[in-house]
Amino acid sequence: MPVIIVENKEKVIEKLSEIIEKTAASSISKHGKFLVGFSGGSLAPFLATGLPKIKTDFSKWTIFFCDERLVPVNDPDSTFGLYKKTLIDSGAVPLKEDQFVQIKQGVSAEEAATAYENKVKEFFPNEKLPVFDLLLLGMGPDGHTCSLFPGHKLLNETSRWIAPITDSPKPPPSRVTMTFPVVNNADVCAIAASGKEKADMIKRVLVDKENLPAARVQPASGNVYWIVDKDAGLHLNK
Ligand SMILES: O=C1O[C@H](COP(=O)(O)O)[C@@H](O)[C@H](O)[C@H]1O
Repeated sequence: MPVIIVENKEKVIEKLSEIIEKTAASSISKHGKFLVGFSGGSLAPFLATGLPKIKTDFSKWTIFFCDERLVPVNDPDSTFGLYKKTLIDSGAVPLKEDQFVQIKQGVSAEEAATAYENKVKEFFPNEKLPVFDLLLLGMGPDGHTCSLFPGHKLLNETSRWIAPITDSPKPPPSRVTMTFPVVNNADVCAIAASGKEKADMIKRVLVDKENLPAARVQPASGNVYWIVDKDAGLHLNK
């Protein structure tokens, strides 16, 4: 599992952008499209800074959400809302709203998850599991990734691609999330983390190998890249 330690947050963004550029190019040359999953949280500003600098054919991109909070798009907690503002409305990259596979809002978490799963299935007809080209993941200070939280029963979900959650320990409580079978069927996963508040958890995941959600990101036949800055990687051997 490649762990890339760089000087600071700016270099995390550069490295992450390089991986995105390379993976997009190989996916587009392999099957003419790039099917990528975005997370929210600290990843959103990384992408707002990094994506405008990469060389790619954005018209070939379809963007999914690794997880999404069930709040209106104009709510500051909406992950799509963040990307809409920083990438689309700002004109930072030539991406259009309909290139984002959006999550239905104003319905129950169950209904939103089912509707989202059905949309994902349209891109992967007849597949037992989807194979995303790249999933861009984050890791919360408690070791969660997507909306898969430590100790939560969703960690053991094996039949659904997308699951609802109504008791997220991190607000807002209602969300939808990709499940581990989907995450671990991706071609490439990348987890970017910056800042000393992540250092202890990075150690627990990468050194102590505790069975935390972020440690379970292990694509069966793909790669997972960890990109961390010196502060987040404080306890890693250089
Ligand atoms: O709630 C969430 O948190 C994780 C981690 O966020 P971060 O700000 O600590 O990087 C994020 O990956 C996920 O998409 C989001 O819904």
